[in-house]
Amino acid sequence: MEETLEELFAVIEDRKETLPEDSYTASLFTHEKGENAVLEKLGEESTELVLAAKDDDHDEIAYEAADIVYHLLVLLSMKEMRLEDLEAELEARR
Ligand SMILES: N=c1c2ncn([C@@H]3O[C@H](COP(=O)(O)OP(=O)(O)OP(=O)(O)O)[C@@H](O)[C@H]3O)c2ncn1[C@@H]1O[C@H](COP(=O)(O)O)[C@@H](O)[C@H]1O
Repeated sequence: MEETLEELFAVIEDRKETLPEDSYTASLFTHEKGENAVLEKLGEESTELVLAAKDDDHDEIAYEAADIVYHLLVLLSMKEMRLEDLEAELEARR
């Protein structure tokens, strides 16, 4: 899991740097309202996750959770934060 998150974050950082035209991630970094789009997505997906949990739909829970994790990592990158910042906070709570 840790490796998957690190690899995904590295891809996001690469898209931010190289801005390929066909990249959804890059579009979030280049679009004027990219940050708002990410925040809206996080809000929508949180609601969808709640509904999936209420339905006890495990496939849908995993799908929405993955959407949230992806957009959360994009947000961290937008704010010039590192995966280690999240890790440090989680570690501090142990
Ligand atoms: N993990 C993701 C990922 N999760 C979601 N999305 C995109 O986020 C957008 C919004 O997701 P939604 O599920 O909300 O899409 P939707 O069709 O609106 O669905 P609903 O609103 O109905 O739930 C879609 O365009 C998805 O393709 C993602 N886009 C990219 N990634 C990762 O980022 C990498 C780089 O992607 P590119 O930047 O596109 O090259 C990929 O290889 C993936 O590993």
